[in-house]
Amino acid sequence: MTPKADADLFAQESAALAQARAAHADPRADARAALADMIGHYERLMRESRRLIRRSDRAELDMNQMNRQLHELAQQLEYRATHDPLSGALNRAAVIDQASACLQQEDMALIVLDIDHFKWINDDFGHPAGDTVIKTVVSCLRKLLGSDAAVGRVGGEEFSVIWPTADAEEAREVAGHICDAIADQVFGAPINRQITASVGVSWNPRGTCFELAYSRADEALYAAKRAGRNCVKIHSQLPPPVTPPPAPSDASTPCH
Ligand SMILES: Nc1nc2c(ncn2[C@@H]2O[C@H](COP(=O)(O)OP(=O)(O)OP(=O)(O)O)[C@@H](O)[C@H]2O)c(=O)[nH]1
Repeated sequence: MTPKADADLFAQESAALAQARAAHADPRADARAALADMIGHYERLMRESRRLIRRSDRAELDMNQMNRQLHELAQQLEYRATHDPLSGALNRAAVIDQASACLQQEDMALIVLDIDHFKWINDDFGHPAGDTVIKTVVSCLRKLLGSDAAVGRVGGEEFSVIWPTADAEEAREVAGHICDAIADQVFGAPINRQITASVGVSWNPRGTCFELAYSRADEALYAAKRAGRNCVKIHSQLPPPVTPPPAPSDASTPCH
């Protein structure tokens, strides 16, 4: 508000105040008339103030509601950007982000699993049944590992679990439980057969880059497929490749 607008807004009140001051200063003045004028203006100011307060309360309520909606929208956008819409698991990008962040802080096992012969499930029972299997596998992992476990869907029927641990043996045990839990899971009609998954594990010291951790787990996963599926393979226990690729000098060397 400009000073001129400010002066205009209170022009009548300022005049009434000047009149009241003059009456107060002069013992012979008609103080009642000045007081009556003052009362009128004072009441008008109170009415106006109440109206403004009500309006500002309404504006504050509207603003709070809009803030809440914005916050919910931001959360929805964040969820959509980081989760797989079918299963609710973390999506590939979020798995990479979370695993990379974890590997900077601590030792971590990366467990990757792939449903065996998933194509047959689609072929025999239909694509919607295949979708149900994907969702059920994620719920099964959550039930087994806890709702806070970082479970991701990194491909069609491939999943990953980020498992921070300094104990490689613990990672092997968790992978074994995952393999057993999926083999024991009942998927319900129309899927009238056992479904299994192959599991690969890499255990990685702090500082390992995600790409290396993932390629090790993936190698172990394909070793599990080659070994007949429905089993767990640990990268560190795989036989060395016939022609070893140029290995990084240090397991924790970051990738460039
Ligand atoms: N229902 C469904 N099927 C999917 C989805 N994403 C990928 N698939 C299917 O998953 C199947 C994967 O088949 P393959 O890569 O041959 O693997 P597989 O049959 O599981 O065989 P192995 O991995 O060797 O045991 C393909 O038929 C894809 O169409 C999805 O979101 N929903």
